[in-house]
Order: sequence, then structure tokens, then C-alpha cells
Amino acid sequence: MTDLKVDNLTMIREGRQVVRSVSFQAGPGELIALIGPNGAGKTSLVRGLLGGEPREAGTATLGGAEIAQLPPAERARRLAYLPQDRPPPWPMSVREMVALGRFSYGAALGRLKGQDLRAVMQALVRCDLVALADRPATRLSGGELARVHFARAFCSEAPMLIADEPLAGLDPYHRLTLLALLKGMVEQGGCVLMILHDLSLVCQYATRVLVMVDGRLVADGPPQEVLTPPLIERVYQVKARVEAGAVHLTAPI
Ligand SMILES: Nc1ncnc2c1ncn2[C@@H]1O[C@H](COP(=O)(O)OP(=O)(O)OP(=O)(O)O)[C@@H](O)[C@H]1O
Repeated sequence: MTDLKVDNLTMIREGRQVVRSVSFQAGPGELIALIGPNGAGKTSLVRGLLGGEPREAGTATLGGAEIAQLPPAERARRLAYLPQDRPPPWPMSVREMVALGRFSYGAALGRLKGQDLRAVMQALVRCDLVALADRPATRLSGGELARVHFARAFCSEAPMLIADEPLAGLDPYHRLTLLALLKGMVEQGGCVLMILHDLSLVCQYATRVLVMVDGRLVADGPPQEVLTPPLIERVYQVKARVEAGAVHLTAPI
């Protein structure tokens, strides 16, 4: 169910290849960080594999089924996606926005019951949103809104989560508590693929890292093996030191 297979994915934007023949597989128990410099093609790859943008070539399947062709409700039950830009779709409360994660199960906003109600309540607690539950989602700080989206994804109970810079805007407390939730999710057989820029967090939390440069995957493996000073220097053009699971970046090369 959670086996993701991306094969030879290629995408063109304004006549330029921004994703070039990317192939990889991901499965249960993996927390994968997709990293790379600005403009490397990470968001394009994610949107392309989800079928949100046209592909020039390639396939992306989940449990053998092409993701772009899954019926929307089935896709939402199998895969949660957190995009980079995430304004509320229309004026609604935090609780209602989190409950959108139950739409694919047929839940009706304002009349949640049974497992839908339990899942929404649990997600509000886990993402520290109980005190904000009745606030309009249109009037939140960036970090609060990021937590609402996390909660929406968690309450969908989808076994796969794909997230584009989900920690941007989160303070250290919420960053670490949400990372712990993601870790728990993969320990229970889920799979997470997320775009991250904080290399120390990648070292500490990811089970695997994919490195993208200029549209291509240039490295794939456990962070301890992939995130070496020479690779970081080559990819990011900055001097790096890796010590006790933390990456120290000192100065541009
Ligand atoms: N709508 C668009 N039209 C044309 N080119 C685009 C468009 N969006 C992005 N690009 C280009 O595609 C390339 C890849 O962009 P993408 O957003 O996938 O990179 P990224 O690795 O996610 O970057 P970042 O780390 O800055 O978010 C970049 O060169 C970018 O300028």
C-alpha cells in the first residue's frame, strides 16, 4: 500500500528540463529527506510525482497504481500532501480545516462522529491546536497554520505523507514535537518523504536522504553515509563539518 515507485520522471518548464530521469522507490518505515539547493527541482519532482503538474515522461505509482490516476478520495486515504504554499481554501475554523483530512472517508463538517471525531480530536491534541480549535484559520501565524496542515494530514491516517518544507516557520518546540510524530508514524509502518533544508535535522531524523542537484538525483542513502563534508561542499558551495549528528556550515567556498 505504501510502496512508492518513481520511474524515469522527467519534467520540462519553459523549455528547460527541471526534473531529469529521476527514479527511486520508498516504502514502509522510511523517513526520507529530499534535499538540494534552491531551484534544484525538489518541488517540481514532488508535484510531478503527485500528478499535480504535467510530466514529460515517467511514472509514479503507489502500491502499483499510478498516483495521477487514483480517484481523489482514494488518493487522499492513501497519501497526504503538504504543499509549500498553504492558505486556507476558504474561511473556516481550525477544527474544520483539520477535519478536511476526513473528507475522503465521507465525514461531514460540523457533524463529526465516531472515528472521524476521534481522529480530528487526536490530531488537534498532537499538534498543540486545542486552544486554537475555534479560531478562524485565516487569522493564524505562519507556524500555527503549518501545524493545522500537519494535523489535517495526520487525521487523514494516510500511511504515506509527502511534505514540501513542512517545518518552515515552526519554532524549535513545535519542530521537534512534529518530527517526533513523524518518527512515530514511520515506526508504525508509515512512510514520509519531505523536502528539508536543515541538514542537522536530516542527520538526526531521516532514515534516508535523496540529494537533488540541477534536476537529477545525485545521492541516495543513509544520512551518515551521504552527508559528508565533500558532498555538502560540492552540492551547496559551503564549507561543512559534521560532528555528532549535527552539520555545521561555516562559510561559502
Ligand atoms: N512556474 C514555473 N515556470 C517556470 N519555471 C519554474 C516554475 N516554477 C519553478 N520553475 C523553475 O524550475 C526549477 C526548479 O524549481 P523547484 O521549485 O522545483 O526547485 P526547488 O528545488 O523546490 O527549490 P527551492 O529549494 O527554492 O524551493 C527552478 O529553476 C525554477 O526557477
